[in-house]
Amino acid sequence: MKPIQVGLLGIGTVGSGVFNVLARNQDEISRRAGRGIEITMVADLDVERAKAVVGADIQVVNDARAIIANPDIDIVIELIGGYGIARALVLEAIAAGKHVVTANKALLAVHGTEIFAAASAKGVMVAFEAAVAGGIPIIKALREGLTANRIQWIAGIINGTTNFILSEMRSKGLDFDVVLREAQRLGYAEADPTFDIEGVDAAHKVTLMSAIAFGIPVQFDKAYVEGITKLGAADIKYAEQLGYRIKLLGITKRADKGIELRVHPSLVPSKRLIANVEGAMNAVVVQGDAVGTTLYYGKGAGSEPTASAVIADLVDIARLHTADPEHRVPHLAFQANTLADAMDTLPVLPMSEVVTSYYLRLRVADQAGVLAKVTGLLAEAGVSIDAVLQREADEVGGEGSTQTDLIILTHDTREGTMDAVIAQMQALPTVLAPITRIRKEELN
Ligand SMILES: NC(=O)c1ccc[n+]([C@@H]2O[C@H](COP(=O)([O-])OP(=O)(O)OC[C@H]3O[C@@H](n4cnc5c(N)ncnc54)[C@H](O)[C@@H]3O)[C@@H](O)[C@H]2O)c1
Ligand SMILES: N[C@@H](CCO)C(=O)O
Ligand code: NA
Repeated sequence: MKPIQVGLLGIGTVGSGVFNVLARNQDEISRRAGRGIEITMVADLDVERAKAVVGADIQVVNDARAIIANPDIDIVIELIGGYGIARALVLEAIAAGKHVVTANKALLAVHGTEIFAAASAKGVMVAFEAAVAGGIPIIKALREGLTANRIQWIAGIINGTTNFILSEMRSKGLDFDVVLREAQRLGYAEADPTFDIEGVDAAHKVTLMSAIAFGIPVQFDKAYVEGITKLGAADIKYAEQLGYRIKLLGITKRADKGIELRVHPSLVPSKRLIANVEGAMNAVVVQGDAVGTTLYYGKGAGSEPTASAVIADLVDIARLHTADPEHRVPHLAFQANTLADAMDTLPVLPMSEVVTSYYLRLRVADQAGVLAKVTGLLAEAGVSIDAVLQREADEVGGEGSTQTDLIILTHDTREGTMDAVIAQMQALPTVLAPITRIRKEELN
């Protein structure tokens, strides 16, 4: 069989990894795919840099549309990023009957419904293993390996930049800004690092996992998104004293009335494997009714780890390219005559309906009766307390301090109830600063 022809749009960090790994492991990859896989055209705005990567034998152009217009190209890999030109190019490639491989989680989380529908109508594949947790084959695990299961929940460390920042802050006591700059230097951070630190990148990824796990449309706009920029060194330290680590988790869960979809810093018991995932590494825990708890760990970013996932998608497509479109692996794991028929109508729940437990930190006046007032409000609202820790005033504000920190761990509570009781506690004259609230996930 003749080699399958691939056009590569954007040869930056990930694109050059794809080119290098494909060249290095060519024979083995071809044997696995059952046919050769050849990158025959590359497009990048920086033609000279692209030529320096691919050499003289491969055609390099600066106009990505020249690749889409080439009838010999079977698969287009989109590694430009963003929602703008990438969306237009992906839709044009689909319209031209080409399969698409992309690492662009932002694009799929926001425009996935449109893109998957266009691909289904045209009978082409859109594969995106690299978009979620980079090199970890989590899309395959959810879509294929766990397909017998009713998935109950997924919780993942799916942003390397923020995990790197939290790890370095905890273990080395380094400042947020210093560690962020290092993550950018190492190539983990997005072009716009606010996407990493504000939780948006993790929300893009968990939105995609949620769609695959529960068969719902991709609905990034319904995700609750909170990043790590408001976390203080004090909370990282107190969490540790209580037997927890703080991780930025992407969580999606099947609840009674719908699906939870949320990203926020979470306290995780230190003894859990996922609490010990350090640096830029990623990990995803999936709980299925038959298999129980499974854990996937590895590099979620970087040139070759991400390329590993892109090439796995190329191999899948090379194997399935000739199959009847209806018998290919479906984009979102659920199969029906049309994409819309395959989708479940379970709603994504508003954050106020989410039930979880909480870590609260209150900076209070160090005087009699404060603790009783605070716990009284919690009791009135029906919030059950798991543990209370009161710091010595001297330890918090220095010798002779009149302020102290009160740390409260609660049992499961509805978020809407917690919002109301936090507002009441905040209004107490003895509560001296904005209350810190971090959700707590036992993950068992
Ligand atoms: N870097 C990672 O570790 C990583 C991991 C997983 C997913 N991703 C995703 O992969 C994609 C690529 O990321 P990257 O880190 O390789 O980015 P990058 O900035 O290193 O590379 C993008 C390349 O696209 C080129 N480009 C920009 N506009 C273009 C256009 N109109 N036509 C042709 N080329 C154009 C740029 O010149 C650049 O070479 C993004 O969607 C990103 O979110 C990256
Ligand atoms: N910026 C992302 C890259 C991988 O998607 C991260 O830090 O994990
Ligand atoms: Na992946």
